[in-house]
Amino acid sequence: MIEARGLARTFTGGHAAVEAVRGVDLSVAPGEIVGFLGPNGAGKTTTLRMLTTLLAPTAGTASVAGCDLRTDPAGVRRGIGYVAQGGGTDPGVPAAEELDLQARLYGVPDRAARIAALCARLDLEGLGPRPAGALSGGQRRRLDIALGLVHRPPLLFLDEPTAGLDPQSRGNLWDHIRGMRDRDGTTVFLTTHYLDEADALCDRLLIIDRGRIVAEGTPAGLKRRVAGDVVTLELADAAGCEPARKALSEQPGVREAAVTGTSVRLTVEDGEKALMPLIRALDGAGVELASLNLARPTLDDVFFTVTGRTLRDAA
Ligand SMILES: Nc1ncnc2c1ncn2[C@@H]1O[C@H](COP(=O)(O)OP(=O)(O)OP(=O)(O)O)[C@@H](O)[C@H]1O
Repeated sequence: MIEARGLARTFTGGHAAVEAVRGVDLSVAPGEIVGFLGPNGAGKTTTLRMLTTLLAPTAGTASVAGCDLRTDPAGVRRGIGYVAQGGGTDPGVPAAEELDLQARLYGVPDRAARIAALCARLDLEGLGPRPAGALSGGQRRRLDIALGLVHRPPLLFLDEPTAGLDPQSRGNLWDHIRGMRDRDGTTVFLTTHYLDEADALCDRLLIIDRGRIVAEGTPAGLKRRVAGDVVTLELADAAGCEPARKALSEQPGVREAAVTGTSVRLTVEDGEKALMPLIRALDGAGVELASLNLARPTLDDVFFTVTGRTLRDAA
């Protein structure tokens, strides 16, 4: 659905050129919900604006919804829906009018039926007469999404879809986004800087930092592959730390072992599988264990592993 190679954009015009996106390769398959995750200023919106034909790349090529970005931008626009950060509705215009105008713009043949179906899907029924400015934050986002979907695009781009929404409205919007994929097979490419959103909603993630993709995979796969599980063993006596570190670091699946105070912190491939052999190894080395903790990594740990910063520090 999306194939991009070496996509780049440098902004000139200020006193210094800004390399906002520095050669991004990405592939998105039909029916996927792909999250583009990164701190503020990482290059998410710039990439999205290039993929949606709103901004010309300074380098690279891309095929989006089956059309070439450079040679057939009109074809790309027909095949995609785009919901900008904060949406694009006029606060004074009734929701029904916005939807009707959008449907006319795209020449949708069965306008009334299409709008009714979308309103039913996105829980907007009965809200048509209300101006967008009189809708709740969640309702306005759902209206933005309905506007993006009026012409039945197979691919929908969402820029920070849940920014500024309360937790309940965010969860509700996630359900709607999943529903569009599950019922209609809509492919969704969204940007976010929320770790929980990336984790809960997306099938696959691309993590971008300073204009470059630094990691990609499923949320679970990334956490396992990039960060590993963390096992912390608290020892009864600091004297046991060094023999423990040596014995434990020789165990299969142990990637790193570090000592702080009376504890040994291990990064392991599969924490649950590793626990029993680790305890046996400690026993074998004659070291007494006081307590033990297994922690699954977060996407923030993944970001830290690949960039040396946390997402929050980087934002
Ligand atoms: N029109 C522009 N002119 C100059 N620099 C720009 C322009 N648009 C974006 N930039 C810069 O390019 C970089 C990437 O910006 P971009 O908006 O793509 O980041 P982002 O990851 O979407 O951030 P956010 O999460 O804050 O929306 C930033 O340093 C930004 O200041």
